[in-house]
Amino acid sequence: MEAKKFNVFVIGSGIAGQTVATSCAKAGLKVAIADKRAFGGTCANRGCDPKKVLLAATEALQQTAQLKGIGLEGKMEINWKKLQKFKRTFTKSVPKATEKKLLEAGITLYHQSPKFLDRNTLSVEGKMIKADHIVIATGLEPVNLPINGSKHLNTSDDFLNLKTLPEKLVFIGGGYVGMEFAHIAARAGAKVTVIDSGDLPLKGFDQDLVERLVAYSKTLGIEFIMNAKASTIKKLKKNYKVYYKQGDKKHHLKTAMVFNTAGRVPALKALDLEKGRVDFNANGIEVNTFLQSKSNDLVYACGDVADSNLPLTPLSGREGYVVAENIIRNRKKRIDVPVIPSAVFTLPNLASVGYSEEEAKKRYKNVIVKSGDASSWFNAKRWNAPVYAYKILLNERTGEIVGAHLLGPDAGETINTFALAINHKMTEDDLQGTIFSYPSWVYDTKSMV
Ligand SMILES: Cc1cc2nc3c(=O)[nH]c(=O)nc-3n(C[C@H](O)[C@H](O)[C@H](O)COP(=O)(O)OP(=O)(O)OC[C@H]3O[C@@H](n4cnc5c(N)ncnc54)[C@H](O)[C@@H]3O)c2cc1C
Ligand SMILES: NC(=O)c1ccc[n+]([C@@H]2O[C@H](COP(=O)([O-])OP(=O)(O)OC[C@H]3O[C@@H](n4cnc5c(N)ncnc54)[C@H](O)[C@@H]3O)[C@@H](O)[C@H]2O)c1
Repeated sequence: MEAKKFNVFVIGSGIAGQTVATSCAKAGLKVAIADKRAFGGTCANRGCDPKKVLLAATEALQQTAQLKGIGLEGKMEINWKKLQKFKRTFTKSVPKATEKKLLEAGITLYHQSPKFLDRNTLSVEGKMIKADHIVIATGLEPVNLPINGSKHLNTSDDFLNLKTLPEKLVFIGGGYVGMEFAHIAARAGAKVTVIDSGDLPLKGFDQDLVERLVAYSKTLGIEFIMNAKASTIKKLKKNYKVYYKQGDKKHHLKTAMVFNTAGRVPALKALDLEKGRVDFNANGIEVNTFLQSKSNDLVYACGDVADSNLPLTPLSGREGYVVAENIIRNRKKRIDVPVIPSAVFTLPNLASVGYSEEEAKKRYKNVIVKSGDASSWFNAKRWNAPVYAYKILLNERTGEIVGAHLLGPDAGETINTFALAINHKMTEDDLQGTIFSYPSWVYDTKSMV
């Protein structure tokens, strides 16, 4: 069989893959892209964007509840069916619109998982393909939870597409996905349980703030079963029984649905990477600072599937751009990542940028920790917001802000001010010297430092 030839073959049509494909096509290269699912990737189809649409209704509900009796009257509730219909107005058009954009850029599309045959040869849709460069941008997929009855587990995709919200749900794993969904489901009226193997959920975040978030989440009716691992899921007539182990003790609970939110792993299984001599580890494809495979220099990897950075949308886009630059301009651009803000969109948001307290204390001789409860500050009071707290870390020698951790309304927005401050090595004085609009959440950053 004669091979079809491309300059660049991209696997995966999320933000990373699309960025590489369109940039290379614009530069005049012959490009193809393959996806085994609907085009457009996780964020737009079944991740950040649909989640935030569902979240908007719960945000409005939360604010209404906070002001009830002090200026607002009446009852508001979530109509899950209508909310899902609204969400679909965002997601439905994504695959077609993505394909149209790629086709208009002159890119050839494939709708199957390719497999490596050798270092730069793939097979897809029964064709053999040779490419000067192959780019792997396949993202992450839910981890396989090796428990009895795992076939009864649902994924984040299933949650985001629930036609009706069951009365009771269990999330196995209290990370980003488990916690965000727990908050959405609890506010929409479900009884939620989070089972997690750690002492606290949201491991990477400031644990003092996580403790406050957990305490508040309990007031929403969310139950936390910590230091526990699910072992078996049994189907009953209508419901499911989830058996879990906490220490030496076995327990069980009854629920209508169980979700696997125990983490996501690189989507690599289908690619036959060994034949392509592409090395990988548990965090993804092993890449150098050019995002080139360490073991096969014809291959690049970017986005969540590369072992380079945190799996977040803005980074995936940045990495796609770097890979395109390296293909177009022959390996000139190293990945250079500024500090990365990240937010858990629970209500209140938990957001973080820069060093944790522990990391800062390891890195600098003297660290000033400014932390406190801000629920009595004007902004929180005017919304009657129940939780507002912060922890800001400063390098005492230079006065530079080196870490910021926020828990409160709109913390996912406010954290960006700290990202800017840390990236530009701003000090406490620099922040105090900046004029921000008043009254605003960002104005509060002055009081925090
Ligand atoms: C529920 C949820 C909520 C999230 N919320 C946020 C958020 O609020 N903010 C944020 O920054 N990030 C969030 N993320 C993470 C974000 O979605 C990812 O970081 C981002 O989508 C990664 O982009 P990517 O292009 O690397 O991969 P993806 O968007 O995952 O795209 C990879 C593509 O590759 C395809 N693919 C996989 N295997 C193959 C194969 N063998 N052959 C062909 N195609 C294949 C997939 O179908 C997919 O379309 C969320 C993730 C989830 C699951
Ligand atoms: N707002 C956002 O930016 C956002 C939202 C969703 C996802 N994401 C991205 O997606 C990635 C994956 O998120 P995630 O929530 O799926 O994973 P995660 O790694 O954040 O959390 C997984 C949780 O599951 C627990 N766990 C693991 N195995 C378990 C077991 N056997 N039993 C019980 N608990 C177990 C862990 O202790 C952890 O708390 C994140 O790292 C993030 O980068 C980002």
